[in-house]
Amino acid sequence: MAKRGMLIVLSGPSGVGKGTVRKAIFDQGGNDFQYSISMTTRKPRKGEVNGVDYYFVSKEEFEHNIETGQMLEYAKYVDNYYGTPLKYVNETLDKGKDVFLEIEVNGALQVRKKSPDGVFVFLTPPDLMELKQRIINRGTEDMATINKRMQKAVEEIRMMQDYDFAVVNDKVENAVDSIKTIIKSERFRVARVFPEYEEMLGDK
Ligand SMILES: Nc1nc2c(ncn2[C@@H]2O[C@H](COP(=O)(O)OP(=O)(O)O)[C@@H](O)[C@H]2O)c(=O)[nH]1
Ligand SMILES: Nc1ncnc2c1ncn2[C@@H]1O[C@H](COP(=O)(O)OP(=O)(O)O)[C@@H](O)[C@H]1O
Repeated sequence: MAKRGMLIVLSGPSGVGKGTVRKAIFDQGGNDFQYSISMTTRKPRKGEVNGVDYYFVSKEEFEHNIETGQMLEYAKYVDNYYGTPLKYVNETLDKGKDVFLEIEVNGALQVRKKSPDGVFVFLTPPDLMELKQRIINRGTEDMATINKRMQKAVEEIRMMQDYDFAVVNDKVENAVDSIKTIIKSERFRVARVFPEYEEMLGDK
């Protein structure tokens, strides 16, 4: 049986560039990890596609998924539920493939408890003014929501120390390179991919 895959968890405040960096990593190709599409009760933004960006569901459907044990983790974030469907993650890890989650900090803590072997990366802005400017420039939220997200950002940045790695998203290419390097290195550490290591250490 293939070795179980590794979980890669990316968190960071709203507007820091998680989606942009994640898409750039996947667009470059050549990654042997898969993106886990989250479920949310948030309304789709212009251009977002159901089943690509998120599974957009009602509050009732989300709560049904929680009650029937179908979520790996979930959290409420500024008035909406967000969570990771368990089935896809388990099936992909069982095939020996790594899985990439882009989730907020409370969900990441739940995953950490269940899968301490995962690699936890926090994407941080160069500074808070730049963060606010990025959310404003994106133009997807009204000012009241932006302010709530900025408050959340302060709580989230406080939790950065619970992560294994912090990456500053100054330039997208730099953040992409750093995250890819971290994944490569962690995969090596966890899997000990040299055959002679396996022989020496046994299958533990
Ligand atoms: N716990 C958890 N958080 C998620 C999940 N999917 C997305 N999020 C987080 O929910 C927050 C809000 O996401 P979204 O409304 O798309 O805003 P954005 O991050 O500003 O693009 C972000 O911190 C996401 O990383 C998930 O499956 N579980
Ligand atoms: N390194 C960067 N420098 C400048 N702008 C960025 C950078 N990364 C992302 N952005 C922009 O900031 C906004 C928020 O990015 P997004 O990927 O939607 O963030 P998140 O998914 O973390 O909420 C978008 O308009 C995006 O184009």
